[in-house]
Formats: sequence, C-alpha cells, structure tokens
Amino acid sequence: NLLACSQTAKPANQQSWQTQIQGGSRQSPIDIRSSESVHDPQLTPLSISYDPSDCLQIWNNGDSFLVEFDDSKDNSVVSGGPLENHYKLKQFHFHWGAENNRGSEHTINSLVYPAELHLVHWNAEKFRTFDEAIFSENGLAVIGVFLKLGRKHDGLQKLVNALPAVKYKDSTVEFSNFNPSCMIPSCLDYWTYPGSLTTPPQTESVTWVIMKKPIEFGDDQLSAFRSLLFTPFGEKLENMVDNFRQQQPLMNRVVRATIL
Ligand SMILES: NS(=O)(=O)c1ccc(C(=O)NCc2ccccc2F)cc1
Ligand SMILES: [Zn+2]
Repeated sequence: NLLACSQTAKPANQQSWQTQIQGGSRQSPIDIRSSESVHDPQLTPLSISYDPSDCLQIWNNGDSFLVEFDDSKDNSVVSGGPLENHYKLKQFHFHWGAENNRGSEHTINSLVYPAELHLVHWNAEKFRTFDEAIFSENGLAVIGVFLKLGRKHDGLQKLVNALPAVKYKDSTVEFSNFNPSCMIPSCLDYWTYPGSLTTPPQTESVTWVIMKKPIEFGDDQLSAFRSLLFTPFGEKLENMVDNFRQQQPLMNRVVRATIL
C-alpha cells in the first residue's frame, strides 16, 4: 500500500518539503516538456460523449468543487486514444490559484495556467465501482484541460451561477442538464502519460490525457472560483485558492503526443 511520507533520499529536482509517495514512481502532476514528448502515430483521437441528463449535483469537498455524474448508466463515456477500454465520467473539478500566475497542476515547458479542469473517468469494463478502480492499474482516465483568461466562457456561466450555493466545505446543491463537452477544446490534440491522483491517496492508477489547447474563461468566472471556501460554515473563512500540487519527478516515464 502507498504510504505518504517525507522522502529521505530526494531526487535532485524534488522539493524537500514535498511529501512523495514512498516507492512512488509515477506521480502527478508533471511539467510536460514538448520537445521530449514522443509523437505516437498509433494514438487515435479520443472518443468523448457525455449525456447532460447524467449531471447530478455540485459538492464542495474542501479540496475543490466536484460536479458529480450518475455513473450507473453507460451514457457519459470516453474511449479511444491511449485507452484500452471505455471509461465512465464520475465527476469533474478544477484547480486554480489565488493569483493569475499560478493555478494549474500540469505545466507545459514550465508555463503555468491560471486554472486546470480535470474530468475524472473510471474503467467500467474492468471494475465494478469507482472506489475499486481508484486503487487499480488502468483504473482511471483523467482528461486535463487548461484554462486561460480571456473571453467569458458562456457554457461555464451556468456552473459559476451555482457556486454561491456551495460556498462552504461539505455543502452540495442539485445541478442538472450540464454538458461538459462545452469545456473540451475544438482541437483534440493531447499528450498522455501514466500518473497518479494529485491529492491523497495519490494512487498510481491514472492514465492522464492532457489537451494541448486551453479553453478561455473570464476574470469574473475565476473570481467566483476564488470566492469558494475551504472551511465549513461557522469556521474561520479561508478562500479556496492554490488547491494545486507541485510538479513531480518524471522518473522513468515517456509522455506521448498525438499527430492529429
Ligand atoms: N486531481 S485528480 O488527480 O484528478 C483526482 C481525481 C479524483 C480524486 C478522488 O476521487 N479522491 C477521492 C477518493 C475516492 C475514493 C477513494 C479514495 C479517494 F481519495 C482525487 C484526485
Ligand atoms: Zn484534479
């Protein structure tokens, strides 16, 4: 089992205070160096299809806000690309900074984005539940999409309008008829690599698919993310910001890239 611990012998590029999973060889996030990625002609386009009627609720879990989906049917799935099986959408969430110069978990040639979207899917062909998949090889597929500041994102506004209802940790609000496809870039080029969850238990069960092109959203929409709280009602107010993990060593991994 994976125990988080402060590492004793640190690889050169490892921050000293960073907890590194003991024996972890495929931790996330990473800095993607495009010149070192391998163009793989066998990487086909992702096949993504989401059913907005599967959207159930928004939950502030104290790390981020999760938009949760009904994964009892087979309507919201991703397959193709590096994936051997079809994976069901369980939830999506974001990571962002207190200021615009930080926020994303992955970086591209050390370039940081102000926010990053994670669409979390689990391998429903090999496992019976999400909780089983999270601890298993090839259990999860997470699609990462970078967000950059620019024009307001019209599709995102419906979600932004619901955030005040989940301001506090452990609050939830009903949220339906939202299609996450509106947050997938039109260019389906991506990088892919084997990694982990970026929050505890940081299990090494994730096939990461990072879209090459960012989507745009507005300052006011990012401000709405920053108005959420890490803390429950009645406790000291702590704005939910800087909920991203530091980049982890690539170790013995290759990042593959599409040529679409
Ligand atoms: N940021 S990310 O890498 O996309 C990420 C995705 C999902 C989780 C998650 O479901 N944790 C809760 C959880 C559920 C079940 C069992 C253990 C867990 F930690 C954590 C991080
Ligand atoms: Zn995440």
